[in-house]
Amino acid sequence: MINVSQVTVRYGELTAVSDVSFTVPPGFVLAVSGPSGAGKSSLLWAIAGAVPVAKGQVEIDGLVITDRPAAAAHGVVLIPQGNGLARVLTARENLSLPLLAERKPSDEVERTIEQALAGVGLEESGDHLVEELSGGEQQRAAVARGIAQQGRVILADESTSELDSTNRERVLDLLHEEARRGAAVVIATHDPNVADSADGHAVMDEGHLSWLRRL
Ligand SMILES: Nc1ncnc2c1ncn2[C@@H]1O[C@H](COP(=O)(O)OP(=O)(O)OP(=O)(O)O)[C@@H](O)[C@H]1O
Repeated sequence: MINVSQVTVRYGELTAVSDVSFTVPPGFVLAVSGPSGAGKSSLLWAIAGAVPVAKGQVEIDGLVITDRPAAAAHGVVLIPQGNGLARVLTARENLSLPLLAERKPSDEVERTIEQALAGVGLEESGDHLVEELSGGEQQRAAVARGIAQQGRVILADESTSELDSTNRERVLDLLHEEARRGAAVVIATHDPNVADSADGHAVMDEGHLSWLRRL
């Protein structure tokens, strides 16, 4: 369960997220749309513990999120805009890093990675360096890395923006599958089809959140 309570995020004088509150229970997908610069990424980063909140708090299953390492250890997975992959590592190596950090057995890690790569249609590309992959393939690799972590919270920031319609549907299905597994999922998106598929749809504008369709 994500519990965002009166959260404000500031960068110096700029208020990127202003007094935002909502909950996302396990099993639900919330889409957050809104114009460029409205504060969607900042909201996701705050939930992920990647930026400090100036006011309010984020709780995940009762744990108050204070920083990124604690959030990650608590199963908060961020699939960042711009993918966040290490370009000089292979796709498979990128997927393995967070899993090895969890000290999972290597055969289980391998199985999980192969499943995640296959899920996004990159089963043939696991040994390619990220910098050799196309933009859309990199985006799918980033989604595979997020899915492989089996988080209790999945935060997907524009994770379908560079995909053709087939791959967009595939990634969207995977994110919904994560919710069916029991994760609470938030997707920041400019794509109306992605927003329509979600259980709830909120819009951000100049840091303020309002509902088009409540969860
Ligand atoms: N690290 C930062 N330092 C200063 N200002 C920032 C920083 N990150 C974001 N901002 C500013 O905060 C505001 C919200 O940005 P944010 O990236 O959260 O918006 P967004 O809705 O995700 O936009 P987009 O749809 O373009 O990704 C913008 O005015 C942006 O310029």
